[in-house]
Amino acid sequence: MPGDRGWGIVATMSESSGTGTEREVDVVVVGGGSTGENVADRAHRGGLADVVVVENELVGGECSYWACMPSKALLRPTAALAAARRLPGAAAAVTGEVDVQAVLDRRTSFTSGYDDSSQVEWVEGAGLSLVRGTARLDGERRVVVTAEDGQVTTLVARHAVVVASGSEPTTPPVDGLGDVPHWGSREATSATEVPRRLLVLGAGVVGLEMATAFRRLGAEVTVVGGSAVLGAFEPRAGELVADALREEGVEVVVGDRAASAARDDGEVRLTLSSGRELVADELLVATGRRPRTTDLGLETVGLEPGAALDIDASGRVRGVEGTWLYAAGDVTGLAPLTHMGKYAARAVGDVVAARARGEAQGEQAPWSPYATTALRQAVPQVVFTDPEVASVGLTEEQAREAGVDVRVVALDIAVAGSSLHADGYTGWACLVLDDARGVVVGATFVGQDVAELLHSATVAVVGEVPLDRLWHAVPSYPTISEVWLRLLEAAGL
Ligand SMILES: Cc1cc2nc3c(=O)[nH]c(=O)nc-3n(C[C@H](O)[C@H](O)[C@H](O)COP(=O)(O)OP(=O)(O)OC[C@H]3O[C@@H](n4cnc5c(N)ncnc54)[C@H](O)[C@@H]3O)c2cc1C
Ligand SMILES: NC(=O)c1ccc[n+]([C@@H]2O[C@H](COP(=O)([O-])OP(=O)(O)OC[C@H]3O[C@@H](n4cnc5c(N)ncnc54)[C@H](O)[C@@H]3O)[C@@H](O)[C@H]2O)c1
Repeated sequence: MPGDRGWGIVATMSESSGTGTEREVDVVVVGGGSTGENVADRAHRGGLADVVVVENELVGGECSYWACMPSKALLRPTAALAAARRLPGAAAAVTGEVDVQAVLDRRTSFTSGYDDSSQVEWVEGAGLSLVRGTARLDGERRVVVTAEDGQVTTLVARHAVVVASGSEPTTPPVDGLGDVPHWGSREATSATEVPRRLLVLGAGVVGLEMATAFRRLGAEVTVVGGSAVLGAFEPRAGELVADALREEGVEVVVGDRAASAARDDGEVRLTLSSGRELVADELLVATGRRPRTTDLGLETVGLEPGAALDIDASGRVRGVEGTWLYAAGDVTGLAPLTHMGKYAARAVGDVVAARARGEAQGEQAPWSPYATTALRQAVPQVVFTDPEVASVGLTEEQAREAGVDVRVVALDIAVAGSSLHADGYTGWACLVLDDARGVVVGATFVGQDVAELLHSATVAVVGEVPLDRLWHAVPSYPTISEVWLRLLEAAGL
C-alpha cells in the first residue's frame, strides 16, 4: 500500500499553506494509463525507490477500457467469420448467424468489466505507489493531487515529474452538434447494443474500425469522411478499405462535409454541405483527438494549457528550465498509439533514473538507449479493418516533404501464400525508398491478415537495412511475406 512505503512527509500543508499533506518522493507520474505505468516501472527498476503514479479514473487508461482492447475485441469474431467464409470447405461449416451478445460479452471481459483492480495489483506488485485523484502542476517539481473526497496532497518530486495524461476526443464545429447527444469512441467501444442505423462522422482509424465492427454486427452504417478516407496513410490504402466497406453495404461519403446536426423523436439528423440529409438512430463522432493538457496547471511552469507537450529526444519537456519535467504518450501529440507511448515510456523512465545517478546529461543521440527516435521516424500502425492496413515510417508524400530522394515501388499482393490464405485474396503493398541511401524509409501493406507482416518492415526501416542486403532476407514459401521478394524485384534487384 502507498502508505507503507515510507514516503518522507516533509510538512503538512496546514503548516505551510492551508490543508492537506506535503510529501517528497523520487518521481511523480501524472496518469496511470499504459504509458504512465511503464514510465513508473522503468524508473523504479532503474533504482528509484519512491515512484508515485497519480490516476483520477481507471488505472490502465484508455487502451484497456475504451480503446484498443474493446475495439479489437468487437472486431475479431466477425473477422474470423469473414475469413472462414472465404475458404470453400470451411465456409460450408458456417451455418449460423453472429451471436452479437456473445461478442459484446467477450468485449466486456477484455475490459475486466471496467474494473481496474488487477492493474492496481500490478502497480503495487511492481513496487510503485498509486495515489487516486486529479493532479495539477504547482510550480517546479510540485504536483497537487485532489482526491474525490476533496483531500489535497502535494507531491514534491526529488528527480522528475512525468506527464502521461493522454488525450481526449475533439468535436468538430458542426452547427447543433454540441446539443446533440452522440457517441464518442468510449460509447462506441462500450456499447451494450447495436443500433439499427449508425452514422459515423470521420473516416480516420476510429471511424473505419467502428464502421466495420458495427456493420458486421448488423447495423446499417453510413460514414461521412470529410475530404479523405484514412487521410494519414497512402491514398491507395483508404481507397481499398472504402471499396471493401461499400461491398459490405456501408455507405462511405467523401467530399461532402457535415454542416449541421439535430436530434428529434430519437433520431439523429446530419445535414451535409450539399444539402443531403442523413438520418440514423445513433451518431458516432470520430474526428480526432487532442492532448489532455487544459487543466494540468501548465501555466504554473510557464507552458500554455491546451497545447501538446513539446519534448526533446529524451522526453524532456522543452520550454521549462532544468531536467525535471518530462512527457510521454498521447499528451505529446506524437504517434498517439499504445505501443509508441510505451516505447517513449521506457526511454523516459530509463533516462530519469540515469539522470538521478548523474548520467545521460544533455541531448541524446538518435537511436541511442535514451532516445525516442522512432517516434518521429518509424511509427508502426495497424488499422484493423478488413482489409487491414499496416504501415510504418514515411508515406510517399511525407518522404517528399522531408526532402528524401524518393522512389516508390508498389504492387498488388498476389503470391502463392496469399492465394492459399483466402480465395479471391486482394491486397496491395508499397515500399517508399530513399534512392540516394538505398534503404526503405516507409512501407504499407493492405490485405487480410497483413498485420503480422508489419514487423519485418519496421526492422528494415529502423535498421536502415541496405536493399542489397534485404535481398538476402528470403521470405518463406508459401507465405504472404513473399510479397517482399516481388517488391525487391520491382525495385530492380
Ligand atoms: C477507439 C480507439 C482505439 C484505439 N486502438 C488502438 C490500437 O489498436 N492500437 C494502438 O496502439 N492504439 C490504439 N488507440 C490509441 C491508444 O488508445 C492510445 O494511444 C493510448 O491509450 C495512450 O495511452 P496514454 O497512457 O498516453 O494515455 P491514456 O490511456 O489516456 O492514459 C492517461 C491517463 O491519465 C489519467 N489522467 C489524465 N489527466 C489526469 C490528471 N490530471 N490527474 C490524474 N490522472 C489523469 C487518465 O484518467 C488516464 O487514465 C486507440 C484509441 C482509440 C480512441
Ligand atoms: N488501430 C489503431 O492503431 C488505432 C485505432 C483507433 C485509434 N487509434 C489512434 O487514435 C487516434 C484518433 O483516432 P481518430 O480516428 O479519432 O482520429 P484520426 O485523426 O485518425 O481521424 C480523424 C478523421 O476525421 C476527419 N475529420 C475531421 N473533421 C471532420 C469533419 N468535420 N467531418 C468529417 N470528417 C472529419 C479527419 O479528416 C480524419 O480523417 C488516431 O490518430 C490513432 O493514433 C489507433
